[in-house]
Amino acid sequence: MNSLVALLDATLLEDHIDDHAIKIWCNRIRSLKPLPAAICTYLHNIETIQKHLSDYAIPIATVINFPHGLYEAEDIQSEIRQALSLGVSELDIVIPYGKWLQKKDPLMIIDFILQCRSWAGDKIILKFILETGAIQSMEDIGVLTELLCQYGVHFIKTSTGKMVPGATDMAVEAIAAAVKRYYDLTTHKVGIKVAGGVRTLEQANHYVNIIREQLGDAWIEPRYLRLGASRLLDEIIRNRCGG
Ligand SMILES: O=C[C@H](O)COP(=O)(O)O
Repeated sequence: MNSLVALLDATLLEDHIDDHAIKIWCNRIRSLKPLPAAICTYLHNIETIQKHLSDYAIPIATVINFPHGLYEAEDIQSEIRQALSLGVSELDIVIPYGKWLQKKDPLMIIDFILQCRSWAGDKIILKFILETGAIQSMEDIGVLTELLCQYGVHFIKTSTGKMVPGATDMAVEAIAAAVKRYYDLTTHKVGIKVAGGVRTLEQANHYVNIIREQLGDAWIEPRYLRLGASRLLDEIIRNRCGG
């Protein structure tokens, strides 16, 4: 189970949560050994979390263009600028998947990636969220994954967790297959973040096994595999306490 915690992007994306609840959540994070790979939360929670976890060197990720991928460029640029000013280490950016589904224009996605990379700079980890529950077709997921790989993203992330379905076997297999094709062509490894509806250790291990089968043990580490989950933490703590 410790290996799962090391892959965890512990997620706090509840829409209404007060500082006291955030403090309690942070205490639960502090109890984990090892610590999770990162914390993923909204911009407006970051300073509170930094206050309660100031003595812990846990990378903080925030969500951008979230959850619907509909923001205008200036709003996305403003969110990224704010994240950088807060010292965020990772950005989970929703691609404009609705716009892509209308015309399936690769140039629009390429332009979006390059714009986000220019605003974020090269010191921050970029994860791009496909929202596979909306994209649905295995072929389209593969096309988008290969585009993102070609334009220098660090992780491909399945879902926002705000749509049903979130992560699915089909989506994870399609992403992993495209990442493998890119690796075979370039020897460059791109990370995968499985998120959305991952509630149990069994589900988490199942997705890790899919990645391991498709890409090998070299991917089973936080630099190349993350599990984004908001309620897996409960299961981890319950199992650790023998609950
Ligand atoms: O990683 C981000 C997702 O929101 C996590 O989804 P979840 O809340 O279904 O665990």
